[in-house]
Amino acid sequence: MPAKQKREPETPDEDEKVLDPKLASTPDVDDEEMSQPAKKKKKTTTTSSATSSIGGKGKDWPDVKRNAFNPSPTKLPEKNTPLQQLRDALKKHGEAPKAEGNVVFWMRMRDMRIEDSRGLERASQLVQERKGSHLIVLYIISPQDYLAHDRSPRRIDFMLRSLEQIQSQLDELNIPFAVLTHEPRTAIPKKALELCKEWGVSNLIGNIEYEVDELWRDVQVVEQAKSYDVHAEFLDDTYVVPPGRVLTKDGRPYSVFSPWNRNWVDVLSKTPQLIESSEEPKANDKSVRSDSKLKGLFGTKIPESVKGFECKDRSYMEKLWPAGSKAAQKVLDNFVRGKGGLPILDAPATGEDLDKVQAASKESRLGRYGTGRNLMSENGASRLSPYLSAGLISARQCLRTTRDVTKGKLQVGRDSGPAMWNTEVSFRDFYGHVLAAWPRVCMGRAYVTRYEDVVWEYDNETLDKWQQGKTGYPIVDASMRQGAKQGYMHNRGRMVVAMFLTKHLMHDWREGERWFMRNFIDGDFASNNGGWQWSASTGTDPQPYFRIFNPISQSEKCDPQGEYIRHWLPELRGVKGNAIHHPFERLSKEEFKKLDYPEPIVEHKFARERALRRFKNVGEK
Ligand SMILES: Cc1cc2nc3c(=O)[nH]c(=O)nc-3n(C[C@H](O)[C@H](O)[C@H](O)COP(=O)(O)OP(=O)(O)OC[C@H]3O[C@@H](n4cnc5c(N)ncnc54)[C@H](O)[C@@H]3O)c2cc1C
Repeated sequence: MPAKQKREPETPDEDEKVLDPKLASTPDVDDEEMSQPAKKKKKTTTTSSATSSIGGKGKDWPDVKRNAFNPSPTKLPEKNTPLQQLRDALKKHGEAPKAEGNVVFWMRMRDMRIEDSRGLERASQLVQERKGSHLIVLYIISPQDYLAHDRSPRRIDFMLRSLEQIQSQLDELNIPFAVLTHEPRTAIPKKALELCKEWGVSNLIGNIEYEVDELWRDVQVVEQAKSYDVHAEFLDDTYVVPPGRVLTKDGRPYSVFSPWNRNWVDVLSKTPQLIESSEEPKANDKSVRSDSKLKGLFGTKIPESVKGFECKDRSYMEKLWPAGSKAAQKVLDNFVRGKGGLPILDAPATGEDLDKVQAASKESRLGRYGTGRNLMSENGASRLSPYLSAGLISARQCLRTTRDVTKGKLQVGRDSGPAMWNTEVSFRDFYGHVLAAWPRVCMGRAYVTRYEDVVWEYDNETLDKWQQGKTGYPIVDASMRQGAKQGYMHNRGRMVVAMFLTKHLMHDWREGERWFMRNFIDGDFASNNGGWQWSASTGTDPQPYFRIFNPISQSEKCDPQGEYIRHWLPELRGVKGNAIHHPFERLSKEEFKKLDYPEPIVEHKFARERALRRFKNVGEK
């Protein structure tokens, strides 16, 4: 695909949020269709996230058995979703009997905090109601799950760093923190229940994880609990409004964001307690430290790394993304009260040196969010995603904070910085709802089933160039290099590179989804999958396939001075003016040759036409 030397007219961008009315009104795919077994020719996967069964890379990563938890691997669980199965199992299990005994809170990698956790609050309350009962917090490190779900070493390292902080917080409260590594992952339900038995525990409580494998794991815990004399309980915590609560009038899940968001606001206004905080756990009686069964759980050694997930740039990550809930709170305060319009390119997320201004005022980062969030070199976005993904802070806490600085009213919409930011936070909820309602998206499948047969390119050369940030399109390359270096990418960059991979290079969106998960510190299955399927036009409420970002005009809009590009692409630092956005076209041949920078690997017009053709005539080249 040689790039043409001749200058082609650049296709103007269209507003990426404008919906194609036809697509927006497409009814959700018929339930019948969803319960059919996967078509034979699909190269798809059976558990969370894309896997090495798709083309391209991944051979360096050992494989694990991916359908380990799936009770019927040939069927998509769309009619009776895994979340519904868990809710049914919990219902059958019944209310917690009045019992004595200790209580375990099972913390997972999405709720790593002691503040404002629904499950931890409930566990602590049970202990308070009893005499001589102690609270124990359990954390199981599961390397096989990390492999199956393409967790990045940075995400695992962030988890380990956070565990250390949680341990010292719990220690102050005399709460033992049992951290252990366990394999195989399918034996985790049994292990957790055996530990309960060993520790004299009558109640096991956790917050729900909404990915398919995790839901099925918890179904097993609930089903086996009685035989260990344990009562198991799993609560909604991760999302502000629990998945399944925002439904159409006829009780169906929404697949389009705007009406979903209106209803989400409605649910919140009718049930304001959903946003309120949970109580922090109360301290255990000191006697726990001499309890023969529990004393050994204090001071568990938190491993420095997990085999296969060693983080090579740990010290840089520590600087950029300090772990722990206190750091998360600082990141949030800094966003709400910090001065906006400043460069953020290498600054730590906590940005301690930032001048403070009046919270949510026009000069603040939050107040300027409407414009600042699209300027890639600016501190316009919060950088809270690693903290929200690991649950070091709750989404409720984010919304409460903005509500409190906007006269106690939760603003949503596009009219102010806080309103826009709250709406973005609700996007996180939306993708959680999508995941729970259509678990096929968690099994490597497209939401829009008719796009499963789009013909993708499986070409390692262009995939490598995209991964390395060497496509010859500066905004794509700068974004990819930011992702590689920081384990994080600006939202605009994510959309640009995702659309470039799927539309310009016609690579399967699952390749990109996997690359992000394996490299980013904020990898979150629902948001990542939602973002990729949106960009590839295969998801709920997708970018219609005929709206293809032009990387040059995106670059001019979102990095007008080229500061972001010059920062991430040192080889282009000497390029002046607007040539920075497209040096191959805008510099003379001689000037371009002097740069150590590649020619565009694909020509925009050719790529656009190919993508339109392939999406229009699904199944044809
Ligand atoms: C292809 C693609 C992949 C993505 N992968 C991830 C991912 O793995 N993890 C992740 O947290 N986000 C992901 N996003 C969403 C979004 O890009 C990031 O949440 C955002 O860039 C994080 O920066 P921030 O915290 O400064 O965001 P802010 O703009 O400050 O937003 C605040 C919070 O709102 C939520 N949020 C904002 N935008 C979105 C969105 N579009 N979808 C869902 N939640 C949103 C996030 O929790 C974010 O931290 C992805 C988006 C795309 C297009």
